[in-house]
Amino acid sequence: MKPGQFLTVEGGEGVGKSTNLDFIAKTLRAQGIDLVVTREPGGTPLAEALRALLISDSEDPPCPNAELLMIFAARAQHLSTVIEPALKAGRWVLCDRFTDATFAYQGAGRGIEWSSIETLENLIQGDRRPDLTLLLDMEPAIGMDRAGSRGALDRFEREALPFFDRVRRGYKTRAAQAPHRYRVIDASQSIDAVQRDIARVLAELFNG
Ligand SMILES: Nc1ncnc2c1ncn2[C@@H]1O[C@H](COP(=O)(O)OP(=O)(O)OP(=O)(O)O)[C@@H](O)[C@H]1O
Ligand SMILES: Cc1cn([C@H]2C[C@H](O)[C@@H](COP(=O)(O)O)O2)c(=O)[nH]c1=O
Repeated sequence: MKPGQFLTVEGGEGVGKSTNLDFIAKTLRAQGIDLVVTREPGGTPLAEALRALLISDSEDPPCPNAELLMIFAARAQHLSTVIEPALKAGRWVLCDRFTDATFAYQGAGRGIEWSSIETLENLIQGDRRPDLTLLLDMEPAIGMDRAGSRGALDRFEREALPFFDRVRRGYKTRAAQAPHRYRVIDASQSIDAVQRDIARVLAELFNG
């Protein structure tokens, strides 16, 4: 098995990232892989504090550029204290969202130029990019229903449907630009069918 692989799971709200992250982690660990499971924004105390500010309601919500910089501040800390040390030690990292989410949400969703996001990506990450990204893709309205049935909505989840249509298009554009790295899964299927598709992708990884 290759050492130090960096896997990310992406998609809009309520597409099943948390549900399937558990499944992926169990599948990888069953292969004897030493795995760190983490998330963005978050994954360290400082980054989790930034996450809380990002997703909660406020009288002074971050403007799009402040939001972008807070996300990259959290990412810088997460990379330097969690992700890079784990990968350098040969461990695998499975991350719930990473920079593709920034292109989708802050780029396609909020309207920030992708070239500005690329500048920050290069500054904060150097050459670090995920080795494999699973995109759970689904009509945003279904995801919003699923997210809504879970309880109170956060600051992002309360955006209107056109925002999530743009986010979905942003993700699909990213996937089309990097087909070697992305695997797109139809997240509108039953959990069993979604996990069968994910297991097929992971098998490629084990055999490849
Ligand atoms: N394939 C599926 N079919 C039906 N329901 C599902 C499916 N996958 C997940 N769910 C349910 O949808 C809800 C949202 O799933 P989950 O929390 O895993 O999504 P998420 O992508 O992590 O959401 P968010 O990004 O908003 O935190 C949960 O109640 C989960 O049980
Ligand atoms: C990494 C990242 C995340 N976001 C947004 C997207 C979500 O609404 C929240 C995180 O909550 P979830 O439990 O993972 O759904 O943060 C973003 O806008 N940009 C990003 O780069």
